[in-house]
Amino acid sequence: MDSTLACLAAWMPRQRWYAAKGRPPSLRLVSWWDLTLGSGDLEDVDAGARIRTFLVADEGALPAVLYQIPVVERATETVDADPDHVIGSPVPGTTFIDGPFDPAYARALLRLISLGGTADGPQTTAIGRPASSGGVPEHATSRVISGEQSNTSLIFEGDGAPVICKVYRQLHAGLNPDIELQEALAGTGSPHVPRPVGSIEGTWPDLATAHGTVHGSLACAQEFLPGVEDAWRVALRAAARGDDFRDAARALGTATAEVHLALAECFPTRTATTAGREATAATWERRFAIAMAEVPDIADQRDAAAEVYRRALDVPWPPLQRIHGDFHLGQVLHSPDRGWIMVDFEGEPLRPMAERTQPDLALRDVAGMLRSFDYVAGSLRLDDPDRSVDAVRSWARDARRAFVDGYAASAGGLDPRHPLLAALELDKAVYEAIYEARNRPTWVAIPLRAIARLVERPAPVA
Ligand SMILES: Nc1ncnc2c1ncn2[C@@H]1O[C@H](COP(=O)(O)OP(=O)(O)O)[C@@H](O)[C@H]1O
Ligand SMILES: O=P(O)(O)O[C@H]1O[C@H](CO)[C@@H](O[C@H]2O[C@H](CO)[C@@H](O)[C@H](O)[C@H]2O)[C@H](O)[C@H]1O
Repeated sequence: MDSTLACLAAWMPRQRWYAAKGRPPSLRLVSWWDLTLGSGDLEDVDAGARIRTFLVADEGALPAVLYQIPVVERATETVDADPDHVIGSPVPGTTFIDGPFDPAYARALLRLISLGGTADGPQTTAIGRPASSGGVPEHATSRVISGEQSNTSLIFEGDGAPVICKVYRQLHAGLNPDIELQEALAGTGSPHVPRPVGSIEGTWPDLATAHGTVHGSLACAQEFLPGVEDAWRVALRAAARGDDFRDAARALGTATAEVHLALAECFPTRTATTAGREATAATWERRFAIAMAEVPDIADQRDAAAEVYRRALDVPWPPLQRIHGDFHLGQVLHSPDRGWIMVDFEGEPLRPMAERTQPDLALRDVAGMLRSFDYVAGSLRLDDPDRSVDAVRSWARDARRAFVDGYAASAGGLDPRHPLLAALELDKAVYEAIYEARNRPTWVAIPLRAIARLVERPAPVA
């Protein structure tokens, strides 16, 4: 194998965003492009650095997964990077650094987003698209956000309002719903999303399409809300102390309903047809089958789960619309001035993008957040097995009920006993079992306990 690909293939499996945990990638180089710095941005350390973004397909996955890997290549003796951010040395004397951790890449990225322009490679173009509401800090320094992310986000701080730029690691054809939905919501004046700053789109080779190329999103930037915490941390702290979270959960339910109503205005809605309902039920069954293969313990619940899914098909379904798609407490920020603000409208990373961009059930988001309150209780129990189970369970029950109340009051008439909500909550727990088994095996007990409970007692706020 080419030494560049060998170097990337050895490094990728250690990255949080790498999808095929436990299996090394089987890489094909799809394309690349180089970013440049303007003379004003050029610093001494950048002389001789090459800022190249590789597009590589992992053909060991079915279907193949396309990854975006920005790399800064430097002469080894000049490298001053943290060893954790060094990819390797494809040829003696040259070192690859994980681009987002290198200031040269960070500066070039911000430049492309804020000033526009293009960067070219073989059959490939990356185009910067500044938003009309844009504006980036001057003399900015960057840092990479730490934590369990599917993508890699850089924060730019300097003179002016800070910006967060998310570099998509897995690429897909089409406008990323993260950009599409947040820009549309911002356009309605919604207070529940950050101000968009710009994005990068690209065209790259794709042998499977008639054109031979596809177009899609590479990165997006938005206002960074400094000093805010995500709702996961806020809720975790409240639950650990036993603080009443009902008002906060109710306000989150209201904000969620407002976002759903705005999305239903901005994008087409669709009636759920019989064929569509059956196709959705088939995805539930398929997900359960995958989960059984990866977490064999859940096989005992198969028949009871099928019954929960069947009941959901016996009742009318609301119209389908665009939704958040992977709604949990970690996707919501708490701003003391602006209330609940939602990010990451990309949908579930384990779901094919073609499904994620279709109109869907708004109740899927409600189910996701209900699961997240249960996760708060579950993670506190994992951290401290001596903690009172009753106390954390009752905290989660109150938060779930208040969230649903807040949602129903604004979205109109949600019945929390709707069998569809029960099926969607069970399906989300099954998704989580797969997700945890692949990414955080010590957490798998949380969704497993939920699955056992939800097939016995599928009542979201009982
Ligand atoms: N505009 C923002 N302001 C402040 N923090 C943000 C902003 N956007 C994202 N974050 C933080 O970054 C985390 C990861 O962002 P997210 O969009 O969920 O990335 P990923 O797709 O990698 O999961 C969020 O949970 C949040 O804590
Ligand atoms: O990376 P994403 O934010 O797109 O989402 C993925 O990772 C999440 C974990 O960080 C995962 O969420 C699960 O764990 C959360 C606590 O860390 C919990 O609040 C969620 O309810 C639970 O689903 C999410 O499912 C996954 O898609």
